[in-house]
Amino acid sequence: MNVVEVSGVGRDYGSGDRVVHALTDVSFEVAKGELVAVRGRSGAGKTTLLNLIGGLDKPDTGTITVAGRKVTGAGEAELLELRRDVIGFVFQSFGLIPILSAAENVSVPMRLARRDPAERDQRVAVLLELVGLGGQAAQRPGELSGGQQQRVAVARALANDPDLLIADEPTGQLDSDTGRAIMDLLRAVVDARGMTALVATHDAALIDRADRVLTLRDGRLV
Ligand SMILES: Nc1ncnc2c1ncn2[C@@H]1O[C@H](COP(=O)(O)OP(=O)(O)OP(=O)(O)O)[C@@H](O)[C@H]1O
Repeated sequence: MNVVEVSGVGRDYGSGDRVVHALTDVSFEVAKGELVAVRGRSGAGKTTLLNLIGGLDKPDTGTITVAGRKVTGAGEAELLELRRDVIGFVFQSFGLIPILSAAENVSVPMRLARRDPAERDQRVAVLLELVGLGGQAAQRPGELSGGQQQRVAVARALANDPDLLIADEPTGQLDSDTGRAIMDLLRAVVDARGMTALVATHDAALIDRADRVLTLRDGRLV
């Protein structure tokens, strides 16, 4: 079963002589349980591609489905639900809420999904344990290292048990050892839970741990 299907996707920014073809005729599939790296130079279109798949942006051409749901053509309410329940996001800059504890950050997607509070708290504890932060539940992002913050972000991305994990340069702000540990975590999550992941990166260690590598050059798959 394919968790991601991308067919003939194109995305331009700007118009006229200023047009930038960020993506041109991109097609590929990702099977359930695969960890796929998306590689390419700065400006090759990695972020654009992940944003389109995650329903954060709309393509000019082509179709995208995630876990059998059409992302292209989906309305705002459907996209909200997709981003909340079907896809988990991890960003380079962590994106945690500074005034919330690690546990509260992880609980946010479950609150949005109106999960039962007792079940939610139990799941937060399980997830923090999973990412190796069982002892840091009460700490705020500012009291955690970069690697620990990214672990919180991974736990948050897993909160609603998504079908697809999308990570855009998840190790970009981390030193190489810490980055490797985060990648090992992503690999373990994919292996243990049959999760599917799409990870944009320039990081060789990350690419080594992928099942497959897609390379973008000037907005095209090569
Ligand atoms: N909002 C925007 N408006 C105009 N051009 C944009 C916009 N976002 C991206 N671009 C252009 O689209 C192209 C692809 O950008 P994108 O951010 O997807 O690349 P990337 O591979 O993720 O790069 P990086 O590794 O630096 O994050 C680049 O030429 C970029 O300048």
